Amino acid sequence: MTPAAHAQAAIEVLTEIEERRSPAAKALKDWGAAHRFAGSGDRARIASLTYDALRQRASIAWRMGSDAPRALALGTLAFVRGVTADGLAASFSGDRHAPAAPDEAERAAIAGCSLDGAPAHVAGDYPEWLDAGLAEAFGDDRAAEGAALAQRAPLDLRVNVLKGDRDKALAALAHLNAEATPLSPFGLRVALTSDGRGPPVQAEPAFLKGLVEVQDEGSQLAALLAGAGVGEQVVDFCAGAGGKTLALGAQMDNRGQLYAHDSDIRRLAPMHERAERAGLRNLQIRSPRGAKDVLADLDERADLVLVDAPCTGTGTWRRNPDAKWRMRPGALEQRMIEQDAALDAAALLVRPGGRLVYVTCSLLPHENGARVAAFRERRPDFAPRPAAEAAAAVGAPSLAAHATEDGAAFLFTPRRSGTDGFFVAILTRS
Ligand SMILES: C[S@@+](CC[C@H](N)C(=O)[O-])C[C@H]1O[C@@H](n2cnc3c(N)ncnc32)[C@H](O)[C@@H]1O
Repeated sequence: MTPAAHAQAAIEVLTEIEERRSPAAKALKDWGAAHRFAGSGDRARIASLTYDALRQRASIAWRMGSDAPRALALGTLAFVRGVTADGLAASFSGDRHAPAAPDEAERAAIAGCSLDGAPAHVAGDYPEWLDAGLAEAFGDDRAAEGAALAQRAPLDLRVNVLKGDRDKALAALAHLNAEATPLSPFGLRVALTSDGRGPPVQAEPAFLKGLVEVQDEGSQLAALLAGAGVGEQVVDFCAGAGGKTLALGAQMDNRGQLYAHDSDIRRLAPMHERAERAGLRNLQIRSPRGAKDVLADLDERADLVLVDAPCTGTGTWRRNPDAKWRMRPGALEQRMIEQDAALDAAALLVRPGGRLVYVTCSLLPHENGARVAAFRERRPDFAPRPAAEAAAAVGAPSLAAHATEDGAAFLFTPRRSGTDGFFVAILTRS
């Protein structure tokens, strides 16, 4: 397929997303099933163009004066990929699968290309109903924070120190131009292709042998700040597929006991194979078993309990731009209820003097500081550990630069730290 045919396909996929409210992944899959001639490389390019359009949907629509799928696709090529109107006209001619060349109005919009006067939710590419929450978090910087969340995400890896150090991993992945990430001592960043696709790292020997795992640098920092100690009793209460569990296990050097739990057994399933590959030997996976309390024996026994809470995922919009336009206020309210429930249940496991670490990948104060404050009303025996102290305790004092204004937690964002958005609060039980 030609680039013009990719553009036409992206217009068709965006039409499906806009008109039928199909999730982007489903619309792309359906398009592929209906166009069997498209190879995997073509489908990847169409997906990349579609996701680029969704990331900056509001600002592209503003600049183009239209949110029609064709305007979004042309605007993406112009504003995200830097193709000129003449370039588009040349590319779109002579291919029967190509969109029509840009007309006069489209050419003018591409040449004008200004966001002057755009409201924050347009310049920052987020839903208008979230403006108040993001204003509370970032004030006048909310458009800039939103714009950083509307860029492509890098491909980050975590070096598994149970299998080797960062230099060994850098050497193993030199052909991918891997570089050390700036904040995580275990992080590597792999270059993307010009249209935003990453190399197939999961096929690399370094990955297959467990030397590296795919994990955003922000997620690595959240696990690092949890500060799992060698020989400790550690519970990953909302472990999911184990992204942070594996990082905690590496910190513990396979000594002490690590328990992974999640209320959804399906989410835990991939962890068995991932832990095996990582060489993790001190892990017990405590899967839910109906009404039975599978963590009852750990009541008040854990040195550290990590609650990587279910959340709206606003901090991961770079990777999942479809989610930001599909999110509804009811979902935020539901997540807040779940966050309170997870914190209350997890707190029962913390021994006196132990730590409860609350993490979300959201930037909304309702899911972050407000949940910690509400929890402390119910459990006054938990107090926040100052961020500067927590950063120093894990040997990363410079992370104190990412403390929240009150110094009681951390907030990472694509604009401030170049990572996905993460909130981390460390609470100590008296
Ligand atoms: C953000 S995800 C976890 C991601 C995972 N820790 C990682 O790093 O890959 C949140 C998880 O919390 C789980 N969850 C929600 N409520 C829970 C509860 N009350 N108890 C335990 N797990 C819960 C969800 O099933 C979901 O897998």
